[in-house]
Amino acid sequence: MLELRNITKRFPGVIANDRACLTVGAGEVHAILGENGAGKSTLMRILYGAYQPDEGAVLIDGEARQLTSQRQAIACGIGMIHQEFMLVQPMTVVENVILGLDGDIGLRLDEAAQRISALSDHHGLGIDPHARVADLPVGVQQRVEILKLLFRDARILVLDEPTAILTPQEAASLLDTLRKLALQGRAIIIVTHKLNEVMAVADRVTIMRDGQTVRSIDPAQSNEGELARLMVGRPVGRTVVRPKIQPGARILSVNGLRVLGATGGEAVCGVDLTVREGEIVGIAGVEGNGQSQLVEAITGLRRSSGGSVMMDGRNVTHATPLEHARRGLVYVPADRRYVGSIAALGIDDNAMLGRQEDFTRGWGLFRDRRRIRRHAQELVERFDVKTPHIRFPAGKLSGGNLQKVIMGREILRDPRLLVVEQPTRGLDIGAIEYMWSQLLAVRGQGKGVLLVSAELNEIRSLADRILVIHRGRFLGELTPEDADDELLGLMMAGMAAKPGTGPMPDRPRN
Ligand SMILES: Nc1ncnc2c1ncn2[C@@H]1O[C@H](COP(=O)(O)OP(=O)(O)OP(=O)(O)O)[C@@H](O)[C@H]1O
Repeated sequence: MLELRNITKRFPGVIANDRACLTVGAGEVHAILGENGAGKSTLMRILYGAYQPDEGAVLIDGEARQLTSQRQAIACGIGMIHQEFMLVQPMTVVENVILGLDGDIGLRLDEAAQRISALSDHHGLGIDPHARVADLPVGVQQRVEILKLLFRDARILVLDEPTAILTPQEAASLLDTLRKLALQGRAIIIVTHKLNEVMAVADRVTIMRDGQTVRSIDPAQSNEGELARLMVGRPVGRTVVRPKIQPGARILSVNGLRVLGATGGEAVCGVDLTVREGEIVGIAGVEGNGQSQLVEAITGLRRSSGGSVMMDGRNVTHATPLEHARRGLVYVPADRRYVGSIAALGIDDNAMLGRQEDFTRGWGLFRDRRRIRRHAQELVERFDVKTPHIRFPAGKLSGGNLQKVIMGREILRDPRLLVVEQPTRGLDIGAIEYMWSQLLAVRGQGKGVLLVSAELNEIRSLADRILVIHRGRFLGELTPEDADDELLGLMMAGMAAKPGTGPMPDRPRN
């Protein structure tokens, strides 16, 4: 159904794709695996018409096609689901699905709604065409994205890290849906860093390294260890040892914190938490349950509407981010592109963001270029950032490499309290292993870490205590030993509370 033949794509100083080849048949789920910066996103962008290759060809049903826009890719039956959904939240499902379509279908909402219902029933997606997208859990929103593509008769579906923000139950159900879509004769391509998913769902996996497609194999003939080795070039495991540490003094204590959301309702409904020296406290939850507002209020980026935040015994409820930074609180936001970095600036300038005064000379009047360069160089080397040079614009780094820059920047600041959201999202397994060891090293130095993550394996491996957040409330505190995937997943979906922690919350709508 699809063939990418000897695709080469160059950017100044980088060969992102180097004679890459990929063949995907009807009925096949094909996984693309590769280290950060290996060229996966670039290859997929070529497939859906966002980039044109310098050399090589895209063949669909054996015919060479020029894909010069996303619209053209869709017309050829290729649909893409990005990690960040492209849905308009206040609009209904049907409005979202028909948005951007040519012709007068947009005027015939009822007809579109009927077709959506029929498609949803046929594929077991369970979607109400009249539901408002903002009211749907993320797992269902993702199914709306799939439905949008099915509505446009997509035969080749490309999904970028599709399970990154799903609960284990939602992830399992998505993989099941993908299998079914393939069985109906579609071709499904998933770009993923999760080897267990590759093993569970893929018929074939293509491994990319340095822009080249180095191997295409049947995962059933392989195992996770071999895939990791093929991808990273050395054996890796995602296990780390969390040595026992007696926690010390209380660094952070949050009492009854309340934060308003964008629509005026409460995003955080009076939560308590503490982080002590030598402790990693994990907040597990599906994105959009108040965790971002909570950490933004703790770090001074958002005003709280009630409650208090104390750091090292001082009331810092209304401190500014700069005041927090001076007390040693640093923050890594989930949104690395728009909040965590400045796209047009080089890695060197991004590496000193927030502490520019430390990199000056001549009574603070001039920037100390040599120190800036040395610092960026250390960051790039220590965190293995793949880049042609340190002045390379952050916005042009691959997702995983940008994540390394931001995490590295904050860890090198030697924080007293590190607040991190989704620290390893988009990182390959080699980089995850390293980042986890760095977070444990921060803990080992007697610092505190507040870790917000949707990755259960990450939370369980790193956290000394786990709080599960749902709709702005903590549903209970677990130890990593208590927290199995099943219980955590149900709690994250709001369908279970830790026994003995009070009433069950409302069941989500879907
Ligand atoms: N617009 C661009 N300009 C310059 N270089 C780019 C551009 N887009 C990507 N690159 C470079 O191409 C290489 C491959 O990047 P790509 O995003 O395809 O990697 P990836 O495998 O998707 O990585 P990740 O797993 O980190 O998302 C990287 O070195 C990246 O810096």
